[in-house]
Amino acid sequence: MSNIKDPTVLRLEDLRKSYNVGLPTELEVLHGLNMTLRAHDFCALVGPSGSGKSTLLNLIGLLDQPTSGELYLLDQATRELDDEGRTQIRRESIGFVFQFHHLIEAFTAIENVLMPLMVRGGKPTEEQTAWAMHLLEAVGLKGFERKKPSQLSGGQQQRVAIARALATRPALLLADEPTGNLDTQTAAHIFELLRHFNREFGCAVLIVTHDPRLSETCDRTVTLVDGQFTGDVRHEQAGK
Ligand SMILES: Nc1ncnc2c1ncn2[C@@H]1O[C@H](COP(=O)(O)OP(=O)(O)OP(=O)(O)O)[C@@H](O)[C@H]1O
Repeated sequence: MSNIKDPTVLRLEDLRKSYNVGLPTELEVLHGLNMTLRAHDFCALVGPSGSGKSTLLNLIGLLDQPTSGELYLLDQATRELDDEGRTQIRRESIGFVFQFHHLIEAFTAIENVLMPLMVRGGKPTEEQTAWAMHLLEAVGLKGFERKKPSQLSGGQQQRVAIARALATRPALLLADEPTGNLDTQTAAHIFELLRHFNREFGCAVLIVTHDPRLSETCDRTVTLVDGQFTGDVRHEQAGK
């Protein structure tokens, strides 16, 4: 059930995914998942290699479709939506951060951040530019707005990617190994930033990570093994 202060952002209901791999029967890799994520959740998704984490993230990000079950984003059922409907929800409500940030090299940092706001073309408005500047400042990159990605360190590039993911003020931020190629200190800093936005904007965060130290800094850890949830633990954080 949703409540006003901490609304439900995501709900999975008996979600299943099968792949056709040329066998007589399809290969089911997600076996009827149920889960709720609320606006203030800062949640790690962990599990062994091949357990289905990326498959699940792709379904939640509306990049792929479940075989059965239902996936609600902000109380909207998504399974019956057509491509256009899914794309619209994805653009308006979901931000993505990946291990490899896919910044556009021809664009400056601020142009990369503005990109999700510009998908329908046109010049950015003053308000959009001010918001992009604010986000870059919030991730500690004031003064770097005009730099190209290749002029930035790996950690700085990932911070641009986080600012870009937040540009549309998404209700849900999905991060797939966002710190996988960063050193421990930079990784911890990126996690702090994600948490900051989770608290400041009530943007639900779901992070796939293999790093147990990082998952323990999340408020909640959900474990996926062989396509089934085997754990859902809340951690008490010092200073919360
Ligand atoms: N397109 C596909 N076609 C067939 N099988 C697939 C496809 N994508 C994934 N799988 C299978 O689904 C299972 C789950 O894969 P998935 O990539 O979701 O796991 P993961 O937990 O993200 O792994 P890792 O931590 O190694 O990234 C694996 O057995 C994989 O081989």
